[in-house]
Amino acid sequence: MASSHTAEGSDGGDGFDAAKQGSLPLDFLGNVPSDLPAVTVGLVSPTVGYGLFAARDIGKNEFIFTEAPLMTGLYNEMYVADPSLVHSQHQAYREALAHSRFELNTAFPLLAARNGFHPLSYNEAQRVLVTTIGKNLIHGRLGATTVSQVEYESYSSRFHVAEFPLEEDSRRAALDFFKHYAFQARRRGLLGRSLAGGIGRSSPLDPPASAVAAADAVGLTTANPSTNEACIYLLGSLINHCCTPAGGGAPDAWLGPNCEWRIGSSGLAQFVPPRHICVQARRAIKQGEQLTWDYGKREKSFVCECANCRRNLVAHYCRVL
Ligand SMILES: C[S@@+](CC[C@H](N)C(=O)[O-])C[C@H]1O[C@@H](n2cnc3c(N)ncnc32)[C@H](O)[C@@H]1O
Repeated sequence: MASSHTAEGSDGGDGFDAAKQGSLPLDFLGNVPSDLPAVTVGLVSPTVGYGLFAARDIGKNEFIFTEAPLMTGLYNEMYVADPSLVHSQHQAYREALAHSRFELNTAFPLLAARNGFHPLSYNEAQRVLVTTIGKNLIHGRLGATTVSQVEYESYSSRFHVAEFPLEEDSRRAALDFFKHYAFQARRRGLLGRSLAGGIGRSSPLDPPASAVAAADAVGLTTANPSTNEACIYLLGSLINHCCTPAGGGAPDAWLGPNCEWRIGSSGLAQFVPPRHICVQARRAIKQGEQLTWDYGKREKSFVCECANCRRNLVAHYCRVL
């Protein structure tokens, strides 16, 4: 989703002062998540993979959770065109492996397989899904996972494990992964502040120095305005897409996306500094319902299985029969 979920930088135009790191806008505070677990990880289907589900009834406009990124790389569309430029995401991935191997390999089994990691056993994965996959939550809490052993094993065994991946294959896997799972934050001074003075990483959420050096080596950081930061979230990056129904309609009644990423008064997707992402309910969500949002216009590399597409498919067959 790096080509995709583009959010404004945290200091971008909604009246929210990025300098007050850790503070939250008033409309967030009015809807701050309750202490009850808000989300749970489940498996939607073998083709869709994981998704997030409401662990309890959630009110309209409620801020469901805010989460810090697991890893931050840099992203530029040029990476896709020229494989020799692809290093930054791989560096970010390698650093994240050093501190979050179990979470990474459980949440993102395809990436793990392409890097030669065999799936965790169900018991190991269950432990991660219950205890540590929510470790970057700032607000909101994780409920018990609904992933059963049968579901987990049929999903995780789908991926071919590369026995001896070459460095090049591993880099390509990291790029593909960032493309589909990352949220891009426009740099808007964030990088400028931490990198311009050559002081390297100013916060654990910055892209690691190795990722920046890799991008710098090919001229894609400070000099290039179309290079963005790309953040991966353990939970936020597991939310699936749902199409917005044609003609819109009242969000309360529709099958369309029930969430959006937003903060502040502008209604635009925004990051809460530093690079935290915040998910808000756009209508009341019932316990057990899957959380979804609209990925927007970006190229989708999957056959959509959202509620709207499934309904249209059924309607199509009903007309044909
Ligand atoms: C950001 S990830 C979401 C988490 C993903 N389900 C997983 O388990 O890794 C995006 C990927 O999820 C799948 N996906 C998301 N929404 C989907 C939808 N409506 N229909 C089918 N697949 C979907 C696609 O494979 C897509 O590339």
